[in-house]
Amino acid sequence: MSDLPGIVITGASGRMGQMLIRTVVESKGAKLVGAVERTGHDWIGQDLGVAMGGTALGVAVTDDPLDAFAKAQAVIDFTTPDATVEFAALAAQARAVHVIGTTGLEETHLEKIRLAARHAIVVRAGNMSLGVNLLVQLTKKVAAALDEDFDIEVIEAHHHHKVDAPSGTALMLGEAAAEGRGVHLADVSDSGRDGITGARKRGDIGFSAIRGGDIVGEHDVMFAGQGERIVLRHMATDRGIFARGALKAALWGQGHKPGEYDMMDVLGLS
Ligand SMILES: NC(=O)C1=CN([C@@H]2O[C@H](COP(=O)(O)OP(=O)(O)OC[C@H]3O[C@@H](n4cnc5c(N)ncnc54)[C@H](OP(=O)(O)O)[C@@H]3O)[C@@H](O)[C@H]2O)C=CC1
Ligand SMILES: O=C(O)C1=N[C@H](C(=O)O)C[C@H](O)C1
Repeated sequence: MSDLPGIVITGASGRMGQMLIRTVVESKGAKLVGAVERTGHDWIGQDLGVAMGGTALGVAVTDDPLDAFAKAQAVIDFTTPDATVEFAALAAQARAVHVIGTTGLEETHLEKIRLAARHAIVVRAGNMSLGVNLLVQLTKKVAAALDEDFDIEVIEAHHHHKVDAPSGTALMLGEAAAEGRGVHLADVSDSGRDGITGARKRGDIGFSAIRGGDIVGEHDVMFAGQGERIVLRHMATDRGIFARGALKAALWGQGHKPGEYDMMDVLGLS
């Protein structure tokens, strides 16, 4: 038991944080050794299990990430872009695998994560589920098979708490479609339609975001042609799929060389 890889969960009180804690605690292949929340959070200093409304887990919630990471083999991080950048530097210092599920990362954040990955194993994906990573591959194949007579639209739906759009998954799907077509997403992305937009530009890849209720995460990739449409769809109904993927990534990362990896590497889909 004590030889199992030790995992720290950041953003412990969050929707994904709590799901990750349950997943690690129930796992036979890893042990929970730390839980991090931001300074000032009312869980700090409490036993994690008690804070979650259950029985004690013997792990106190801390706001000292470096101290927690130093005792761990992996850090699983589904928080915010700024927090993730801070954790990337600290995980690299502690030589712990950093699994990043956080979305909404901009180029400035990605640059700092790249720097950390010179010294540490970083596994990052906008979606850690097997189903979505398969959908990414399918999207690339279908986009490569069809020409610009088929308009590509990525439509995503999420719960009303979500703060970023398009979702990380939608961007993965858009990148896959662009790659399949042999173009750069940045050159063809259309994500802000409102008002008199003019007609759709041939070759664009469009994004639409729905926010409502408790939708876990739904993604369609539509290829709309004349007289026919192909729609590839993934529907998440349980956050456990992301948590299980993240734990798999944390275990996969043990023993790999420093660098940036994604779920395609972990799942052997690349
Ligand atoms: N890649 C994937 O498969 C998936 C990715 N996600 C992504 O994961 C992220 C989190 O989602 P979700 O769990 O729904 O969001 P939540 O807002 O529920 O959770 C985020 C948690 O991070 C905490 N946090 C923020 N800043 C810090 C900090 N500096 N130190 C420690 N903790 C901090 C927040 O605390 P507080 O609320 O007190 O600020 C909160 O508890 C999002 O970017 C989301 O898109 C989600 C699902 C799947
Ligand atoms: O915020 C969420 O909830 C989710 N975020 C990820 C994303 O941005 O794609 C993954 C999943 O769809 C849930």
